[in-house]
Amino acid sequence: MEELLSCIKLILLAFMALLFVLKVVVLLWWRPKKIEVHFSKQGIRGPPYHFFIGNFKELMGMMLKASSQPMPLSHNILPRVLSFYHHWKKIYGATFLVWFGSTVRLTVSDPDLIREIFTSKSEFYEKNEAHPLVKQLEGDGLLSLKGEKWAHHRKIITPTFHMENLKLLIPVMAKCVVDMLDKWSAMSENGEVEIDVSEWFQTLTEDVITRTAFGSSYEDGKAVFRLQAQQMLLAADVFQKAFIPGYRFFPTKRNMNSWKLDKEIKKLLVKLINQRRENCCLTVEKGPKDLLGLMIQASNSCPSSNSNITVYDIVEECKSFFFAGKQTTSNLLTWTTILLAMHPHWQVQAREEVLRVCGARDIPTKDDVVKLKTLNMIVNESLRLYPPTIATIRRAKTDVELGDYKIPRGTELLIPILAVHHDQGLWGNDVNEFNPGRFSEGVAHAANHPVSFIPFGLGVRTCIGQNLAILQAKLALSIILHRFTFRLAPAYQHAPTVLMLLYPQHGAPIIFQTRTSLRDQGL
Ligand code: HEM
Repeated sequence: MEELLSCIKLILLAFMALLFVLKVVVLLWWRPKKIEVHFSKQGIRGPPYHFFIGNFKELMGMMLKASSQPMPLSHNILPRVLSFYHHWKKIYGATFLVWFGSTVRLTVSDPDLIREIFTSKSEFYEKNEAHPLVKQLEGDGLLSLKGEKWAHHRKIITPTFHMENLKLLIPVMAKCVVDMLDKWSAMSENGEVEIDVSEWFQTLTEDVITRTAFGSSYEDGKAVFRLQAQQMLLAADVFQKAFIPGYRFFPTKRNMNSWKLDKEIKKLLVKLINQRRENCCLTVEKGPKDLLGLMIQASNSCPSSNSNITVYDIVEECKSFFFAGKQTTSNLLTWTTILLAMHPHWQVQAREEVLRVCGARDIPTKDDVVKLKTLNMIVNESLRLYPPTIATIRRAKTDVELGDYKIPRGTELLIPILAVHHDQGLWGNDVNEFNPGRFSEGVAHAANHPVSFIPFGLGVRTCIGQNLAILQAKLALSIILHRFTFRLAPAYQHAPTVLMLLYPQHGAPIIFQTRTSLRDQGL
């Protein structure tokens, strides 16, 4: 009897093992091959799928090779930054299949198809599941939420980003910029100083995001974001290494540190929320609306409803804001400063405009900022050539038709924002030149197609923070232009590269000369 039982057990085990192997073969071999056939019948091809790793090896090889090579002072950055796209587009055309492991992605850079995905047929697509490490960082907030919960959060948070509310932040934003520039002036010798702007701008944008998110609880908010910055460093470290599924659950030193940080962040935020709840019962809050205040208000106003906002929701939204708002804006500031240093002619024009609009004021008012049209064009051209977010992804929720293509449910669509912005067919022969003048008639008329400029995405899930980013960039740049002239430092190496966002691989050393010192020298 016992022998019979152990024999049955063995057969069961063998059967389960067989099932497992079958499942693996179906998922990692049969299904990808079926998808390849489905698309090739529609004329869409791509580099062949390899078991389990997909095109990961070739893709990483190309990216690493490109980022290890120097490049000239040119804005033709697509071959370096999105080398795999540039390479395979030449072989397979702009719409091709690429395999990230066993996940298939279809590249879509045709503006008509992009419009379908984000606006006219957006109900058929959803955000894809981010890489687990990215997910850990971006939190369970607006960036990744879906459906009703996303709509509810977006509605609550939106008033923070209304222009009228943001304008109330101008005095504190300007103070942060002035404090930073005072430090630069103090560091200067004979009115000249070399600054790696990429580092300084990060501190600046962190300050502004902290105020937008936490308002009156600024000091405590700062501590929360410090911890989140440490978490980002840990995740960025792993991001550069090979991805092992489930690795984040292993009790490695890195993971344990990350869990500890997570705990501390939650503890701090819960304390902050409780303090704020007590305060708002005692006093009427003044000043601009902030993320924390609005979310606490929403959680107080409907405590029994299903759409109630919990402490967990607030914690996750704070993460989302920090992740989405800080480095994107500092990268925009960094690239725009580099561009103005590379193109002194535009720097002069921008400064003349600032002096004309602001007169004797060295800090623009909210009305001045609106009038800075040349600076606006410069910021747009910077976002076109060096978009901080170089790509975004959507997943088909059902089988869907995209143009003439039949897209099966679950297919991911990769929209290479950088490639759209560098498409000669859309932007003309001077596509790789810095020419802010192309935006003189507004964004809609800058290219051959209105959906050619998408640095903040498109449709309902467009960036909620774009007004803040542009306002902050224009304010900081106008104060810098008022005080300094600047040029690239000899140490500057032009090396745009991507690690989640587009950033200068070897930093951004710039030499700033105070305008007062130039006047003293009679220049
Ligand atoms: C130059 C600066 C910025 C750039 C280039 C940028 C870019 C983007 C892009 C491309 C998207 C859409 C992603 C997609 O459709 O998959 C997005 C969404 C988002 N951004 Fe920004 N962003 C910037 C600044 C900010 C700031 C300052 C904040 C907040 C303080 C912010 C918060 C968000 C959030 C929360 C979302 C998700 C919105 C939603 O899905 O409802 N961003 N951003």
